[in-house]
Amino acid sequence: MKTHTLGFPRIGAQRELKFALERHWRGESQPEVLPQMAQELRTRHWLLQRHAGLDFATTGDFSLYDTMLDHALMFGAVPQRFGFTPGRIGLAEYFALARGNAAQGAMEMTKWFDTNYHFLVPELSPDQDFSLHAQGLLDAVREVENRSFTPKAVLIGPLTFLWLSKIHGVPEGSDEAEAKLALLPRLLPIYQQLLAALEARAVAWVQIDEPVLALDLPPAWVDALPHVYRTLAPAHLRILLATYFESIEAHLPTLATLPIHGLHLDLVRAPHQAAAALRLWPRDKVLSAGVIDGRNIWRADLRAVLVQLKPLHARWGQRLWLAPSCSLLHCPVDLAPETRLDPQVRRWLAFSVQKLAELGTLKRALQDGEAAEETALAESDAAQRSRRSSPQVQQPAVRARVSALQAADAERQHAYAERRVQQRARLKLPAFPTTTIGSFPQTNEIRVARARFKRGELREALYREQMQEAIGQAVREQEALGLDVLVHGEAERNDMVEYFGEQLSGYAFTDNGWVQSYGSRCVKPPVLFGDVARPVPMTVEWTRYAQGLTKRWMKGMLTGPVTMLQWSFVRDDLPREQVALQLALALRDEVNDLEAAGIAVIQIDEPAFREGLPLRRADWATYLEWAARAFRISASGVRDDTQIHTHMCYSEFNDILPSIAAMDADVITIETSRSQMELLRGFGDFAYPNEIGPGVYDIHSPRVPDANEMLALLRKAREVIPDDRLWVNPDCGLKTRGWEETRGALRHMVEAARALRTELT
Ligand SMILES: Nc1nc2c(c(=O)[nH]1)N[C@@H](CNc1ccc(C(=O)N[C@@H](CCC(=O)N[C@@H](CCC(=O)N[C@@H](CCC(=O)O)C(=O)O)C(=O)O)C(=O)O)cc1)CN2
Ligand code: MET
Ligand SMILES: [Zn+2]
Repeated sequence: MKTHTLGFPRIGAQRELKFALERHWRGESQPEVLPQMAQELRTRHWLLQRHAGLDFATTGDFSLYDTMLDHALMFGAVPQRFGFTPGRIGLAEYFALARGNAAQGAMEMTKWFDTNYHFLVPELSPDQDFSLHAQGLLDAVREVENRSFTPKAVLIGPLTFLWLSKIHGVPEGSDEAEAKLALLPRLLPIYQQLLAALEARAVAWVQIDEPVLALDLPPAWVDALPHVYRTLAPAHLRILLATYFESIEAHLPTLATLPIHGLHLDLVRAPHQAAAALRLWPRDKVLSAGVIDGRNIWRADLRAVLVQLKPLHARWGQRLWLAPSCSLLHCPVDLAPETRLDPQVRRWLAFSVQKLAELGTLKRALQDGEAAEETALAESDAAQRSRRSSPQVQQPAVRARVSALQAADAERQHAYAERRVQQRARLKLPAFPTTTIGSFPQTNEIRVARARFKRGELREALYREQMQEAIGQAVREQEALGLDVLVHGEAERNDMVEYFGEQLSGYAFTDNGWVQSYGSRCVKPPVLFGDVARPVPMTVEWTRYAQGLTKRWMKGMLTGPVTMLQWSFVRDDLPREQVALQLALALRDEVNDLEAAGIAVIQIDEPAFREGLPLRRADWATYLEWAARAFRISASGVRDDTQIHTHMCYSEFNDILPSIAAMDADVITIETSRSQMELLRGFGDFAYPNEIGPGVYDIHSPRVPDANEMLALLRKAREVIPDDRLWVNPDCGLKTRGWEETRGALRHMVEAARALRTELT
């Protein structure tokens, strides 16, 4: 029996990679420092795997920015617009692709399945040439072998690589997916060469990831599956096909006939696959059972996992492998330094390092009998018991409140058409009102103040004064710019989700539980472990203070229930819908308190609404129904004349438009500028019934667009959105920008709105 991991987080327990990258980008380190740090991290992570008794050192899961980008480069698929030569990509070219340079915007980024990790989207063309440039991977294999570890190389599979790529220059009217699949005959020989090269290095096992098998693939892609793996079948090297995030049961009969030597299944997300595997997966091949949750931070219930594993062990014996459900990329590195966590909660958790140890316990218990691992199993039992019986986890009052929810709680008092009359009478906004999405630049001063306050080096009164100063500055800037609906700027927030998590009961937070979001950027998802309640108001004081500084309307700013859920590590002992309802009620109290404090406009952000969508279409309707309801519950406690906004970014909205409409926000602001308002397509023709603020400029770039550019976008928006329902705003919050570019861009935005007003008759 073997244990292994599909991948290990690469950012480093102390975010060493992040800091090394950012120093490199600022030109503050010698060129050799970053590669040295990378090598050190790889070695450290292999050592962790060895110390945990794993049988392989997973190789090829590390990246300086993103592994999809690395694969594109390994296959010679360098986006042509950069003018780089395949195979001649140094660090400068590599980061130009990932982050853009003076001449070219960065490669597009998008979410990896339903995770908060973003990958870079390969840009292919219908006549794409591929060529192999695998030195990086082969060097990593050598690094592993030099340390006498056994490498298991990991690759993104050809179907997944092509499916997640974009293809440019496909003739109008022809199918993009088809055009991508048509590249397979060009790509497969490259994979063959790569496998041959690994074989020549005496690599015994290659893990090929095909998570697309968890999606609803078009028939042509499903049909391609046997062909791909029959073509690849290497002579000596063994292939472990890795699937995760959902069931791939439907493909099992096909997979069983292919010349692959092992199959990895995600038995956390889709445990019922085990029964199908017992029927359909040959016993003379390897079954890798993904039984430790790679997407969450809970300590496993080892006794229950053993029950799950026994029939698999009986069938596959030594050919049963144990692994996390998916790569540990989505988990923080190590729980050990989290000494400030409530000791009880801490005992319920396992980060990547602890998850590797769990694999060892499971293996020994299966091989040598449970008695041999009694101490570890008893510890696991005790942790489960303590979690089940903790009064922090079960709050009867919260449960009762959710059970008592009525249909009316998810409905505003009147329909939008009526609310709108009252809101207009109260708010008296001009046509095409201008606003921003919430955050203003997080200056170094603000970050340092927050960090010092957190470390106890800055007294609360002084901290509050500094934040009030930041709010004051934001208000003065906005008044000078002539914006119509103001925001306080979110200076007091580290991250929108972490900030609210810290103030809700049922949540715990870590000091170092960082997870890579993209490149050097990380998030620290708070841990939602128990029933959620709001002990005291969270934003009212800051918002009231901000409103007191201006005669214009100050927009209250909250994170919605679905995004709170999606961007937290969520308990696995209660259905997500129930957790969302608890969050919704906590937020509803906050919304009501803001209204009572005189706040007339309240935004409830839901940027992760689309990301929460299940991978399989059959599961969409259920999710969308409860997600929209949770949002409405948070928003519906207010009077008709209080205006509710919501905001979404990074999303393809058009396929879920009816559900977005069902959220019934009075105003939605969305990210549209990079697609040149293309995303507005579906919102037109009254398909979206309420008010809309399509983003008129890209906030991810320091570039300041001129007023005419924004005016042109607004005119495009007017073609689909009636004049009396159109708002003017940027794509998203401005926290990652500097003040100078922010000022410049917003000045042009206000100019554009004013110009548009003169076009009204
Ligand atoms: N949760 C979440 N998910 C999301 C997004 C989001 O905003 N939130 N947006 C998208 C992803 N985009 C992102 C954009 C920016 C960052 C980002 O800037 N992250 C920061 C960390 C953010 C943070 O919480 N920072 C804290 C802590 C900063 C910090 O590490 N401070 C140092 C000390 C600093 C000092 O002493 O000066 C420390 O504690 O060690 C703060 O600002 O308060 C980073 O990686 O650098 C992350 C994701 C999708 N998913
Ligand atoms: N209110 C938030 C902000 O402006 C919304 C961000 S959506 C990722 O930063
Ligand atoms: Zn946003």
